[in-house]
Amino acid sequence: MTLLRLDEVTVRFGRRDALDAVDLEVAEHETVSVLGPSGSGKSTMLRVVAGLQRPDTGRVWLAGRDQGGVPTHRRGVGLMFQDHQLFPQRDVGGNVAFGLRMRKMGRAEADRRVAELLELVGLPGAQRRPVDSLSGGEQQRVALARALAPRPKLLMLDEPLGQLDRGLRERLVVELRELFGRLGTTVLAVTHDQGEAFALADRVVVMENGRIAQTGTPLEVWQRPATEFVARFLGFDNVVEAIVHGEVADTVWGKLPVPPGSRPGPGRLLVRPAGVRLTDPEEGLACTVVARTFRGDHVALILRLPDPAAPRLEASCALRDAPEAGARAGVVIDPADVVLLDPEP
Ligand SMILES: Nc1ncnc2c1ncn2[C@@H]1O[C@H](COP(=O)(O)OP(=O)(O)OP(=O)(O)O)[C@@H](O)[C@H]1O
Repeated sequence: MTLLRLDEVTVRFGRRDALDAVDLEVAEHETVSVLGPSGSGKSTMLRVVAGLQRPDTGRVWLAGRDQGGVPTHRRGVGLMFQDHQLFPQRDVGGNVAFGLRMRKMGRAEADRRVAELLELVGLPGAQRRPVDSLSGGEQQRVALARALAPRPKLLMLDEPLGQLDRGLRERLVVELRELFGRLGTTVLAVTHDQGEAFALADRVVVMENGRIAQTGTPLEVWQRPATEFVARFLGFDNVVEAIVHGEVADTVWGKLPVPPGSRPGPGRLLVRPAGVRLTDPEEGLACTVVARTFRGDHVALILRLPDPAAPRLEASCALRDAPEAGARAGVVIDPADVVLLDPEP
């Protein structure tokens, strides 16, 4: 069942469309991550759904009801923002109970709910701790418990882990995903960090200038970025001009295979770095390694081709196989990692 629906939602600031006729559906129990560069309209989307921003045109539906004119506190949405804005003068319990008091829940029931939520976010018994005695990660959990306490239909997170260091973020993302799965929460999360978005979501939405550039499962978007914008946003820079005929494309990197049924004629191709395989210098496309960057579980190589007009190629290589900078190598491209990109709208 669809819980949230945006129908051609447009928000204009002056002459700029922060959101431009956006359509989106989020199913019950689904976690959707909205991803995109700064200024692409992510926060505006959340604000419109929360009722903090009126759309100029279009409609927002929650659980089948048009939200036009419905104020924020009656929408049944939970919000957790980047600067998690805990009340410093209240203790942890007071913070988590905040939304419950607003809803006039009785003290005993509220206490029970607070205890249950603190348990859930991994801070059992922390009710009386002052919030300024908590670490960043603990404060984040309190903010999450506070947002979840009124059992919102939809939980919205805006850069929920933005301030935290990488290791903690990676751990919390796993915990959040597990928690949302267990609670069956429907989540719309905004982040500019693709790792976080992909790890958290059942589905990702990539925004570009107030429009949805692509939506799909993390795997679909990662394996098949729809456009050059999405590909580059995900950090894929092996993009090249191509002329497609049948199942091959002519490029300055040689003839590359494209999937059957590909649009013939001029276009642009992405070659995912994982599909750039190194072989003997005598085989495949001759190239020289110009740079080599250690990336933890692999090495990123930048390869130069003899043709000075040809864009450099990035290859992703296992640590033990990575040649030194200056080495000569041959390159073979795996058809499974070649993507014919849609023209930019
Ligand atoms: N209140 C406002 N008044 C004028 N312009 C605004 C306002 N809020 C947002 N904008 C503009 O709308 C566009 C989209 O902003 P938005 O905050 O939604 O982007 P974002 O993708 O969330 O960016 P970030 O990742 O930097 O938070 C931007 O160009 C922004 O400058």
